[in-house]
Amino acid sequence: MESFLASRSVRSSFAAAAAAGSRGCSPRPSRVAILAGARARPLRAGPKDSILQVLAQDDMLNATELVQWENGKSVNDIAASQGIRIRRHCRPTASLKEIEEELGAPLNILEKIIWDKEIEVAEGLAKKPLKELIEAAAKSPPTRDFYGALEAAYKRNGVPALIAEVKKASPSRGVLRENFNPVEIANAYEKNGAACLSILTDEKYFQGSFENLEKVRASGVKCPLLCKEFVIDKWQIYNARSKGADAILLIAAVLTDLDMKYFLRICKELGMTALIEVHDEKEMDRVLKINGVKLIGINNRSLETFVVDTSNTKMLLEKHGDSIREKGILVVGESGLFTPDDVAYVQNAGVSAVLVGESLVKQEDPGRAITGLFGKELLH
Ligand SMILES: O=C(O)c1ccccc1NCC(=O)[C@H](O)[C@H](O)COP(=O)(O)O
Repeated sequence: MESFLASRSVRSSFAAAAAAGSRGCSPRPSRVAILAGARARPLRAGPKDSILQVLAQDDMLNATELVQWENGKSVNDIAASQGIRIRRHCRPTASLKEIEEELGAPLNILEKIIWDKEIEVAEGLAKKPLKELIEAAAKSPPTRDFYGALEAAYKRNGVPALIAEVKKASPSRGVLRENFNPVEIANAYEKNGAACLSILTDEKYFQGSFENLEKVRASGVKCPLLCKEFVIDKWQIYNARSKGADAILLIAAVLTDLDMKYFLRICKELGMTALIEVHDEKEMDRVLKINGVKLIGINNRSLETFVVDTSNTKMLLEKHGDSIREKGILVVGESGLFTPDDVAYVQNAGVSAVLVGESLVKQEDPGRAITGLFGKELLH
């Protein structure tokens, strides 16, 4: 896997420094090896350069993280020390039986999704090396401004800007729409005032696909597109960009601080917006400490239990609203929004945008459902 904390390239470059793993994934190479490697190369880093250069250049590699590496902590140890409950198996070629012998059964649906994703990404990487995707991403048409589209729509309509989700199914609700045509739905959303679109690309749990993302992009839709994925690896970000995504979801419940910093940096290089999703206070605290975060999504749904509670947005914004406003971060209220009252509730709590799937996609006419959701027509 190529996420920073599980990076094969980092491990192989400093193989001599890597010791045996503790829980799950291998520990880091030693600080001496990292710094030696980082300093051996020129400082101006491009997308193809090592993250060590990028981090060294930006001085983002902090002392605590280095000490953790030095002490030989595994990816799961580091994640757990940041309050992350989702574990990685880091064994993409092992059978589920072998993985479960080591770690037990996945603790919840999110962990199960991530364990499958580790295997899926390794297979993807074997079929399409990172280098190819970096080149494909570089050749893609320029990104559209996801953040700017949300900001403008909020100003224009006086209600939260809509990120309308093209969602066929979900683990919590099963199939939402039998007769599912992603391009028709995307066009209907755009015509009815959606500022941006979210395209689910996970196949196994959401019946989405990258083909859907590509088709929507090629259909003439102008809205910026969010690739709604479970990102654990930079390969996925380049893949999303090469297929036309303008923005990508990063889930704080899954990613360590260093991975979020690393992925944010890659998004910046690619001109993409990162929507960083949090669900609880601990995650919000972590994300607010990261420089360069512009867009935070507060998910009202626990991805571990499926419980949806819109008061989650209110609670988190009551505690963190001041600091969010000071930093100029735009907040997206996600999940469980069905009525104009729901939208008004999260707007009063302080969100400037909403991410909505089920309540639109389940309607006969998903485009017209937008007017029902907001209680008025949205202007383009
Ligand atoms: O929707 C799920 O069941 C789900 C389960 C596990 C991980 C993620 C999940 N959903 C992703 C989302 O958060 C939603 O697709 C998005 O916020 C829209 O929610 P909704 O309007 O409630 O469909």
